[in-house]
Amino acid sequence: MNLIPVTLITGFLGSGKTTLLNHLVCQPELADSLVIINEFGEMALDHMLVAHSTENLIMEMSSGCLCCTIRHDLVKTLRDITWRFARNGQRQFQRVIIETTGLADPAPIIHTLMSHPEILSKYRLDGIVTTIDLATGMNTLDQHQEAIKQAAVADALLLTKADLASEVQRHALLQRLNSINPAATRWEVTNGEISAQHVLNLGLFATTDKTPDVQRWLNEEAYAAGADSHAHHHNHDHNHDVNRHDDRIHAFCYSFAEPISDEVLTAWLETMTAFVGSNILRVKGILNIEGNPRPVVIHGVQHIFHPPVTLPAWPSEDRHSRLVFITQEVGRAMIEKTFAPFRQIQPKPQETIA
Ligand SMILES: Nc1nc2c(ncn2[C@@H]2O[C@H](COP(=O)(O)OP(=O)(O)OP(=O)(O)O)[C@@H](O)[C@H]2O)c(=O)[nH]1
Repeated sequence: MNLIPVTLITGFLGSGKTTLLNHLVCQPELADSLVIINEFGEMALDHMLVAHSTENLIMEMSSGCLCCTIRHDLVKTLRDITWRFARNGQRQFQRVIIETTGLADPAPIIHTLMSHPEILSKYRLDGIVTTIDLATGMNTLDQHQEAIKQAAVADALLLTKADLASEVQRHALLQRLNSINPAATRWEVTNGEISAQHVLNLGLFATTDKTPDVQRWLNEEAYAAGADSHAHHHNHDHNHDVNRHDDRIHAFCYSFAEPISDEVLTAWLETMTAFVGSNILRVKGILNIEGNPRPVVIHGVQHIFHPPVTLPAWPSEDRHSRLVFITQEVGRAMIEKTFAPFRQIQPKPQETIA
């Protein structure tokens, strides 16, 4: 069954989401998208500012913020649009774009998209796109934890308003994003101008007829070899302000050689999520499961994991299990600790940490 791809566009207040959306929906690749705009407050205006080529494919949800009060509305909306936006029994759209409010914490929204049975039966999360204002982004990250989360969960980071930023501001923000989310692809965007193809098909199962591009999806090379980017940030950024909120953000790759059994995987994930689940912003991984010649991929946000999926083949000769983590306050050592009791019952406890 063809699941409808959903793209989540997030980014702090005024960072350029609506400007971006306006450019995106004019492009042929997105002409058949249904756009859901979540606005907050009395004056819901954004939906009037988006000039979609097919005007009736825009809807607003403005009775609250998607990440708090109206998560159930999101489920209901996604359930209902397939018949509300249908003509002669034919669905009028092929994909969905959701623009969140600037203050939204993206984690609960991603949760809902990844875990609600009614959503999973019809939709797949195709990617998370986050806009960050190059001129004011640094200050925003200092002040707002939501902005850090928005940057941390992104598959693609769109750096907006380059025309308003100095080279110093630009450089500092890029450095900072290295520590928050080293693996996301980055594009500089002025006045929302970006090709739709850069923000589409960002997920693992972008096209069902092709072998999934695990290398691109995991992008483990971006997580500095052997380092937790949190520590990296501390060691090398001498102008670093210790009070910044993202001192608590860690991005690292955890890797081990020995195959693990299905049971151990389940038990470990349960333990890990019970202890540190709410601090895991995002985890993705490819795993070597005992007795299975093919790799299994998992990904999750906080304590919700997608059901593991077996891929047709390993992407390379490397048979290590590799997991990339973006967490809040949880470093590699803590993740290792949650795994330690299970490793003792593994046949060959020899570890290599990437
Ligand atoms: N100079 C400049 N202005 C931009 C750029 N991108 C967006 N803007 C302006 O920034 C302002 C905010 O942009 P929006 O697209 O409304 O931002 P938003 O993220 O949707 O804002 P909220 O809905 O408040 O969260 C608008 O006045 C845009 O015209 C850019 O690249 N350069």
